[in-house]
Amino acid sequence: MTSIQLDEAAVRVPLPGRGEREILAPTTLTLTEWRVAVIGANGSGKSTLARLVNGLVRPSSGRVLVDGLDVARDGAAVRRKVGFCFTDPAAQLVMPTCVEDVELSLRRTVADADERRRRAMEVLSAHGLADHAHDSVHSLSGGQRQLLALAGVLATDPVVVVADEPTTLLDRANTRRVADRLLGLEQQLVLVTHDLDLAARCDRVIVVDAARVVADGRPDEAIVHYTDLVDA
Ligand SMILES: Nc1ncnc2c1ncn2[C@@H]1O[C@H](COP(=O)(O)OP(=O)(O)OP(=O)(O)O)[C@@H](O)[C@H]1O
Repeated sequence: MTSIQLDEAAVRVPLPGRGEREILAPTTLTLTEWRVAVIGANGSGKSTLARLVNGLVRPSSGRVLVDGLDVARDGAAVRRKVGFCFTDPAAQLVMPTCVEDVELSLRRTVADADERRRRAMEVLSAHGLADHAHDSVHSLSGGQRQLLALAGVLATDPVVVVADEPTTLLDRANTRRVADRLLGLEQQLVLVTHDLDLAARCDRVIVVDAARVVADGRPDEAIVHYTDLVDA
């Protein structure tokens, strides 16, 4: 597995006229597990933590390293290694048709247009979306759209996939499809989720509360910590 290292990484944002607010306290973690879940209340700092891993958010202090690459210094190289899947697939599906969207993901790695089309069709087939290749992305169901977004991310061959609440907008059946796909990936997964059943299927669970990691370890123990926190 890849090594994701946070070394006293903290994120602060300016508060107009009132100094700064810490949205992630200095955090030190080494993630080498296959599937790591990040859970916690709304606004606790989960997305901030996840976004640090691919450089969407820069640490205000401290460092974030992916396989030894510093996210602040080697951002482009890190983003080639770390794919990011958003809650709302609309944030990343920008082309008119499904096949064109996957081709867009491949534009940097596959120069030849015919080869790019062939590879994009392969990717769609692997995700059960070949029949929709020439359909508008808007004609897909929510679950299919999320799978297409994930297909686009995987087409770039990342070694880590960070998924930020990828099942939040989905019904039960689609949640299961997308979750099975994500949890079955060979890549290392960092999964931000409110779904404790999904967290329980991961190898390690990190609980974030009020901008701090407050529990970290085996899923059963960390989830109990979180539910105790909510019930307190
Ligand atoms: N760029 C920013 N500027 C100001 N505040 C921010 C910024 N990004 C995040 N925040 C604030 O930091 C806090 C943590 O945000 P974050 O998105 O990490 O929470 P979260 O745990 O992922 O929440 P949710 O479960 O609701 O998605 C929130 O209060 C949010 O409003």
